Amino acid sequence: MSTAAPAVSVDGLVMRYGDKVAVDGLSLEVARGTITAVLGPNGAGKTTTLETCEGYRAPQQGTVRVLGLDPQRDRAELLPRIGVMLQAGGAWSGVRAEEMLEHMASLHARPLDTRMLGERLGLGDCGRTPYRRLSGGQQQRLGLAIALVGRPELVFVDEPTAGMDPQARRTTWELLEEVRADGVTVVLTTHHMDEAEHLADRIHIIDRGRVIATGTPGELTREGRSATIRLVVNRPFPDGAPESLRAELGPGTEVRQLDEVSMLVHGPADSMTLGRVSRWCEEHDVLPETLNLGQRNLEDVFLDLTGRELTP
Ligand SMILES: Nc1ncnc2c1ncn2[C@@H]1O[C@H](COP(=O)(O)OP(=O)(O)OP(=O)(O)O)[C@@H](O)[C@H]1O
Repeated sequence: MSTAAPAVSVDGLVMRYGDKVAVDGLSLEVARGTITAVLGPNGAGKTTTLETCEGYRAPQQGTVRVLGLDPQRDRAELLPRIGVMLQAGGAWSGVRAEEMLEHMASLHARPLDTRMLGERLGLGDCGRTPYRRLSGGQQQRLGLAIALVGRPELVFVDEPTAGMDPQARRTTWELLEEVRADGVTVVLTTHHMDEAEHLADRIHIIDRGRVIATGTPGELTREGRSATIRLVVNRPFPDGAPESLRAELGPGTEVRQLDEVSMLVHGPADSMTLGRVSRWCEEHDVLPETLNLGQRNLEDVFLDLTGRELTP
Protein backbone atom coordinates (compact mmCIF):
# COMPACT_ATOMS: atom_id res chain seq x y z
CA MET A 1 0.00 0.00 0.00
CA SER A 2 1.36 3.39 -0.99
CA THR A 3 2.00 5.89 1.79
CA ALA A 4 1.75 8.84 -0.62
CA ALA A 5 -1.13 11.22 -0.02
CA PRO A 6 -4.19 10.09 -1.95
CA ALA A 7 -4.98 11.73 -5.28
CA VAL A 8 -8.59 12.12 -4.18
CA SER A 9 -10.14 11.92 -0.78
CA VAL A 10 -13.83 12.35 -0.12
CA ASP A 11 -15.02 12.28 3.46
CA GLY A 12 -18.66 12.22 4.53
CA LEU A 13 -19.94 13.97 1.40
CA VAL A 14 -23.64 14.86 1.42
CA MET A 15 -25.30 16.40 -1.64
CA ARG A 16 -28.99 17.16 -2.14
CA TYR A 17 -31.08 18.47 -4.99
CA GLY A 18 -34.01 20.07 -3.17
CA ASP A 19 -35.43 17.29 -0.97
CA LYS A 20 -33.68 14.57 -2.93
CA VAL A 21 -30.52 13.20 -1.27
CA ALA A 22 -28.19 12.30 -4.16
CA VAL A 23 -25.05 11.62 -2.09
CA ASP A 24 -25.54 10.43 1.47
CA GLY A 25 -22.35 10.54 3.56
CA LEU A 26 -20.04 9.12 0.91
CA SER A 27 -16.35 8.55 1.70
CA LEU A 28 -13.67 7.18 -0.59
CA GLU A 29 -9.98 7.52 -1.42
CA VAL A 30 -8.14 7.17 -4.71
CA ALA A 31 -4.46 6.22 -4.66
CA ARG A 32 -2.11 7.99 -7.06
CA GLY A 33 -1.22 6.25 -10.31
CA THR A 34 -4.18 3.88 -10.20
CA ILE A 35 -7.37 3.42 -12.17
CA THR A 36 -10.21 3.61 -9.69
CA ALA A 37 -13.77 2.80 -10.72
CA VAL A 38 -16.84 4.21 -9.04
CA LEU A 39 -19.39 1.56 -9.95
CA GLY A 40 -23.08 1.77 -9.31
CA PRO A 41 -26.52 1.72 -10.92
CA ASN A 42 -28.15 4.72 -12.58
CA GLY A 43 -28.89 7.45 -10.09
CA ALA A 44 -26.50 6.11 -7.42
CA GLY A 45 -24.76 9.49 -7.10
CA LYS A 46 -21.64 8.88 -9.19
CA THR A 47 -21.83 11.97 -11.38
CA THR A 48 -22.71 14.25 -8.47
CA THR A 49 -19.68 12.96 -6.53
CA LEU A 50 -17.40 13.45 -9.52
CA GLU A 51 -18.72 16.95 -10.19
CA THR A 52 -17.94 17.87 -6.59
CA CYS A 53 -14.37 16.55 -6.97
CA GLU A 54 -14.03 18.54 -10.19
CA GLY A 55 -15.08 21.72 -8.40
CA TYR A 56 -18.36 22.17 -10.30
CA ARG A 57 -20.40 21.76 -7.11
CA ALA A 58 -19.58 22.81 -3.56
CA PRO A 59 -19.94 20.06 -0.93
CA GLN A 60 -23.05 20.72 1.16
CA GLN A 61 -21.55 18.59 3.94
CA GLY A 62 -18.23 16.75 4.23
CA THR A 63 -14.85 17.47 2.70
CA VAL A 64 -13.29 16.81 -0.68
CA ARG A 65 -9.57 17.06 -1.47
CA VAL A 66 -8.07 16.57 -4.92
CA LEU A 67 -4.26 16.44 -5.25
CA GLY A 68 -4.28 17.83 -1.72
CA LEU A 69 -6.29 20.88 -2.78
CA ASP A 70 -9.81 22.12 -2.14
CA PRO A 71 -11.55 21.97 -5.55
CA GLN A 72 -13.58 25.10 -4.78
CA ARG A 73 -11.11 27.33 -2.94
CA ASP A 74 -8.04 26.25 -4.94
CA ARG A 75 -9.78 25.93 -8.29
CA ALA A 76 -7.28 28.05 -10.26
CA GLU A 77 -4.36 25.98 -8.99
CA LEU A 78 -6.12 22.67 -9.52
CA LEU A 79 -7.62 23.13 -12.99
CA PRO A 80 -4.37 22.90 -15.00
CA ARG A 81 -3.50 19.67 -13.18
CA ILE A 82 -6.70 17.72 -13.83
CA GLY A 83 -8.54 16.54 -16.92
CA VAL A 84 -12.30 16.14 -17.04
CA MET A 85 -14.40 14.12 -19.42
CA LEU A 86 -18.02 15.06 -19.00
CA GLN A 87 -20.83 12.56 -19.40
CA ALA A 88 -22.54 14.55 -22.13
CA GLY A 89 -21.58 17.50 -24.22
CA GLY A 90 -18.36 19.25 -23.43
CA ALA A 91 -18.29 21.09 -26.76
CA TRP A 92 -20.59 23.57 -28.47
CA SER A 93 -22.64 22.12 -31.28
CA GLY A 94 -21.21 23.79 -34.40
CA VAL A 95 -17.51 23.46 -33.62
CA ARG A 96 -15.44 20.98 -35.64
CA ALA A 97 -13.80 18.17 -33.65
CA GLU A 98 -10.24 19.23 -34.48
CA GLU A 99 -10.91 22.91 -33.75
CA MET A 100 -12.31 22.00 -30.37
CA LEU A 101 -9.32 19.86 -29.51
CA GLU A 102 -6.85 22.52 -30.69
CA HIS A 103 -8.69 25.17 -28.72
CA MET A 104 -8.47 23.06 -25.56
CA ALA A 105 -4.78 22.35 -26.24
CA SER A 106 -4.10 26.09 -26.52
CA LEU A 107 -5.33 26.55 -22.94
CA HIS A 108 -2.53 24.35 -21.58
CA ALA A 109 1.17 25.04 -21.11
CA ARG A 110 2.47 21.72 -22.48
CA PRO A 111 -0.33 20.07 -24.48
CA LEU A 112 -0.06 16.72 -26.23
CA ASP A 113 0.17 16.66 -30.01
CA THR A 114 -3.51 16.98 -31.00
CA ARG A 115 -3.08 15.17 -34.33
CA MET A 116 -1.49 12.15 -32.67
CA LEU A 117 -4.07 12.10 -29.91
CA GLY A 118 -6.92 12.33 -32.44
CA GLU A 119 -5.44 9.47 -34.49
CA ARG A 120 -4.95 7.35 -31.40
CA LEU A 121 -8.59 7.82 -30.48
CA GLY A 122 -9.83 7.12 -33.99
CA LEU A 123 -10.93 10.71 -34.58
CA GLY A 124 -8.73 11.12 -37.64
CA ASP A 125 -11.60 10.81 -40.13
CA CYS A 126 -14.00 13.13 -38.39
CA GLY A 127 -11.71 16.05 -37.51
CA ARG A 128 -13.68 18.41 -39.77
CA THR A 129 -17.10 17.16 -38.68
CA PRO A 130 -19.17 19.56 -36.55
CA TYR A 131 -19.65 18.30 -33.00
CA ARG A 132 -23.42 17.82 -33.34
CA ARG A 133 -22.90 15.51 -36.33
CA LEU A 134 -20.47 13.19 -34.54
CA SER A 135 -21.86 9.82 -33.43
CA GLY A 136 -22.32 9.25 -29.69
CA GLY A 137 -19.15 7.17 -29.58
CA GLN A 138 -17.15 9.83 -31.47
CA GLN A 139 -18.38 12.53 -29.09
CA GLN A 140 -17.22 10.36 -26.19
CA ARG A 141 -13.79 9.93 -27.76
CA LEU A 142 -13.47 13.64 -28.39
CA GLY A 143 -14.43 14.20 -24.75
CA LEU A 144 -11.66 11.85 -23.68
CA ALA A 145 -9.15 13.60 -25.94
CA ILE A 146 -10.14 16.94 -24.39
CA ALA A 147 -9.60 15.47 -20.91
CA LEU A 148 -6.13 14.19 -21.81
CA VAL A 149 -4.75 16.94 -24.05
CA GLY A 150 -3.29 19.03 -21.22
CA ARG A 151 -1.20 16.13 -19.78
CA PRO A 152 -3.14 16.08 -16.51
CA GLU A 153 -1.90 14.33 -13.35
CA LEU A 154 -5.41 13.11 -12.70
CA VAL A 155 -8.36 12.54 -15.03
CA PHE A 156 -12.00 12.15 -14.16
CA VAL A 157 -13.93 10.22 -16.79
CA ASP A 158 -17.67 9.88 -16.46
CA GLU A 159 -19.03 6.78 -18.23
CA PRO A 160 -16.14 6.75 -20.72
CA THR A 161 -17.53 4.12 -23.07
CA ALA A 162 -21.25 4.95 -23.07
CA GLY A 163 -22.57 4.60 -26.62
CA MET A 164 -19.39 3.07 -28.02
CA ASP A 165 -19.23 -0.05 -30.16
CA PRO A 166 -17.15 -2.96 -28.80
CA GLN A 167 -14.05 -2.02 -30.78
CA ALA A 168 -14.07 1.62 -29.69
CA ARG A 169 -14.62 0.42 -26.15
CA ARG A 170 -11.49 -1.75 -26.31
CA THR A 171 -9.46 1.14 -27.74
CA THR A 172 -10.65 3.40 -24.95
CA TRP A 173 -9.73 0.81 -22.33
CA GLU A 174 -6.25 0.46 -23.86
CA LEU A 175 -5.84 4.21 -23.90
CA LEU A 176 -6.81 4.53 -20.23
CA GLU A 177 -4.32 1.77 -19.41
CA GLU A 178 -1.60 3.67 -21.31
CA VAL A 179 -2.50 6.82 -19.41
CA ARG A 180 -2.06 4.94 -16.14
CA ALA A 181 1.27 3.53 -17.35
CA ASP A 182 2.39 7.17 -17.72
CA GLY A 183 1.68 7.66 -14.01
CA VAL A 184 -1.64 9.48 -14.44
CA THR A 185 -4.38 8.71 -11.93
CA VAL A 186 -7.71 7.81 -13.52
CA VAL A 187 -11.06 8.01 -11.76
CA LEU A 188 -13.91 6.64 -13.81
CA THR A 189 -17.58 6.10 -13.21
CA THR A 190 -19.38 3.25 -14.83
CA HIS A 191 -22.37 1.03 -14.44
CA HIS A 192 -20.74 -1.67 -16.56
CA MET A 193 -19.26 -4.22 -14.22
CA ASP A 194 -17.09 -5.72 -16.98
CA GLU A 195 -15.49 -2.31 -17.48
CA ALA A 196 -14.72 -1.96 -13.77
CA GLU A 197 -13.50 -5.55 -13.58
CA HIS A 198 -11.26 -5.17 -16.62
CA LEU A 199 -9.76 -1.76 -15.93
CA ALA A 200 -9.81 -0.90 -12.28
CA ASP A 201 -7.11 -1.45 -9.69
CA ARG A 202 -9.68 -0.59 -7.07
CA ILE A 203 -13.46 -0.38 -7.19
CA HIS A 204 -15.85 1.54 -4.98
CA ILE A 205 -19.34 0.14 -5.40
CA ILE A 206 -21.91 2.80 -4.62
CA ASP A 207 -25.62 2.60 -4.16
CA ARG A 208 -28.09 5.27 -3.07
CA GLY A 209 -25.34 7.79 -2.46
CA ARG A 210 -23.12 5.61 -0.26
CA VAL A 211 -20.11 3.37 -0.74
CA ILE A 212 -21.30 -0.16 0.03
CA ALA A 213 -18.09 -2.06 -0.82
CA THR A 214 -14.49 -1.26 -1.72
CA GLY A 215 -11.68 -3.47 -2.93
CA THR A 216 -9.71 -4.79 -5.85
CA PRO A 217 -11.83 -6.75 -8.34
CA GLY A 218 -10.33 -9.95 -6.90
CA GLU A 219 -11.09 -9.03 -3.29
CA LEU A 220 -14.65 -8.08 -4.08
CA THR A 221 -15.44 -11.23 -6.03
CA ARG A 222 -13.64 -13.71 -3.76
CA GLU A 223 -15.40 -12.75 -0.56
CA GLY A 224 -19.08 -13.23 -0.16
CA ARG A 225 -21.76 -15.65 0.58
CA SER A 226 -23.02 -16.72 -2.79
CA ALA A 227 -21.82 -18.38 -5.94
CA THR A 228 -23.05 -19.45 -9.32
CA ILE A 229 -23.27 -23.15 -9.96
CA ARG A 230 -23.42 -24.32 -13.54
CA LEU A 231 -25.18 -27.61 -14.08
CA VAL A 232 -25.18 -29.48 -17.40
CA VAL A 233 -26.83 -32.89 -17.57
CA ASN A 234 -26.72 -35.83 -19.97
CA ARG A 235 -30.35 -35.64 -21.18
CA PRO A 236 -33.18 -33.10 -21.19
CA PHE A 237 -34.51 -32.04 -17.80
CA PRO A 238 -38.02 -33.23 -16.87
CA ASP A 239 -40.86 -30.66 -16.99
CA GLY A 240 -40.88 -28.23 -14.08
CA ALA A 241 -37.19 -28.88 -13.31
CA PRO A 242 -36.21 -25.30 -12.26
CA GLU A 243 -39.16 -25.07 -9.82
CA SER A 244 -38.42 -28.47 -8.36
CA LEU A 245 -34.69 -27.73 -7.94
CA ARG A 246 -35.48 -24.37 -6.35
CA ALA A 247 -37.78 -26.13 -3.87
CA GLU A 248 -34.99 -28.60 -3.06
CA LEU A 249 -32.48 -25.82 -2.43
CA GLY A 250 -34.73 -23.64 -0.34
CA PRO A 251 -34.93 -19.85 0.07
CA GLY A 252 -32.12 -17.55 -1.04
CA THR A 253 -31.53 -19.53 -4.21
CA GLU A 254 -32.31 -18.66 -7.81
CA VAL A 255 -32.51 -21.24 -10.56
CA ARG A 256 -32.52 -20.37 -14.23
CA GLN A 257 -32.83 -22.91 -17.03
CA LEU A 258 -30.56 -21.94 -19.95
CA ASP A 259 -31.54 -24.70 -22.38
CA GLU A 260 -32.92 -28.24 -22.20
CA VAL A 261 -29.78 -29.65 -20.55
CA SER A 262 -28.27 -26.75 -18.59
CA MET A 263 -29.20 -24.59 -15.63
CA LEU A 264 -27.58 -21.83 -13.60
CA VAL A 265 -28.05 -21.88 -9.86
CA HIS A 266 -27.27 -18.77 -7.85
CA GLY A 267 -27.09 -19.60 -4.17
CA PRO A 268 -24.95 -20.10 -1.08
CA ALA A 269 -21.31 -20.93 -1.86
CA ASP A 270 -21.09 -24.15 0.13
CA SER A 271 -20.74 -27.86 -0.36
CA MET A 272 -24.25 -28.48 1.02
CA THR A 273 -25.76 -26.69 -1.98
CA LEU A 274 -23.59 -28.68 -4.39
CA GLY A 275 -24.60 -31.87 -2.56
CA ARG A 276 -28.29 -30.99 -2.88
CA VAL A 277 -27.98 -30.27 -6.61
CA SER A 278 -26.26 -33.61 -7.04
CA ARG A 279 -28.96 -35.44 -5.05
CA TRP A 280 -31.72 -33.72 -7.03
CA CYS A 281 -30.09 -35.02 -10.25
CA GLU A 282 -30.04 -38.54 -8.86
CA GLU A 283 -33.72 -38.35 -7.86
CA HIS A 284 -34.68 -37.04 -11.31
CA ASP A 285 -32.63 -39.59 -13.17
CA VAL A 286 -30.29 -37.14 -14.92
CA LEU A 287 -26.51 -37.43 -14.75
CA PRO A 288 -24.50 -34.20 -14.17
CA GLU A 289 -21.87 -33.84 -16.88
CA THR A 290 -20.81 -30.45 -15.50
CA LEU A 291 -21.40 -29.33 -11.95
CA ASN A 292 -19.08 -26.51 -11.05
CA LEU A 293 -18.97 -23.56 -8.73
CA GLY A 294 -18.32 -20.49 -10.87
CA GLN A 295 -16.33 -17.39 -10.00
CA ARG A 296 -18.54 -14.63 -8.66
CA ASN A 297 -18.64 -11.44 -10.64
CA LEU A 298 -19.41 -7.91 -9.53
CA GLU A 299 -23.04 -8.38 -10.49
CA ASP A 300 -23.27 -11.15 -7.87
CA VAL A 301 -21.49 -8.92 -5.34
CA PHE A 302 -24.01 -6.14 -5.90
CA LEU A 303 -26.91 -8.58 -5.66
CA ASP A 304 -25.54 -9.96 -2.37
CA LEU A 305 -25.16 -6.51 -0.89
CA THR A 306 -28.41 -4.93 -2.02
CA GLY A 307 -30.74 -7.72 -3.09
CA ARG A 308 -31.08 -5.90 -6.42
CA GLU A 309 -29.53 -6.26 -9.87
CA LEU A 310 -26.80 -3.79 -10.84
CA THR A 311 -28.06 -3.70 -14.41
CA PRO A 312 -31.82 -4.24 -14.25
N1 LIG B 1 -29.57 18.60 -11.37
C1 LIG B 1 -30.32 17.72 -10.69
N2 LIG B 1 -31.50 18.06 -10.17
C2 LIG B 1 -32.26 17.19 -9.46
N3 LIG B 1 -31.91 15.91 -9.23
C3 LIG B 1 -30.74 15.49 -9.74
C4 LIG B 1 -29.88 16.37 -10.50
N4 LIG B 1 -28.78 15.67 -10.87
C5 LIG B 1 -28.96 14.42 -10.38
N5 LIG B 1 -30.12 14.32 -9.70
C6 LIG B 1 -30.61 13.11 -8.98
O1 LIG B 1 -29.66 12.75 -8.01
C7 LIG B 1 -29.45 11.35 -7.99
C8 LIG B 1 -27.99 11.01 -8.28
O2 LIG B 1 -27.71 11.39 -9.63
P1 LIG B 1 -26.28 11.19 -10.30
O3 LIG B 1 -26.37 11.72 -11.69
O4 LIG B 1 -25.24 11.73 -9.40
O5 LIG B 1 -26.19 9.60 -10.32
P2 LIG B 1 -25.33 8.66 -11.25
O6 LIG B 1 -24.94 7.52 -10.38
O7 LIG B 1 -24.25 9.42 -11.91
O8 LIG B 1 -26.37 8.17 -12.32
P3 LIG B 1 -26.16 7.92 -13.90
O9 LIG B 1 -25.38 6.67 -14.01
O10 LIG B 1 -27.60 7.75 -14.35
O11 LIG B 1 -25.48 9.13 -14.44
C9 LIG B 1 -30.43 10.77 -8.99
O12 LIG B 1 -31.58 10.36 -8.32
C10 LIG B 1 -30.72 11.93 -9.91
O13 LIG B 1 -32.02 11.81 -10.44
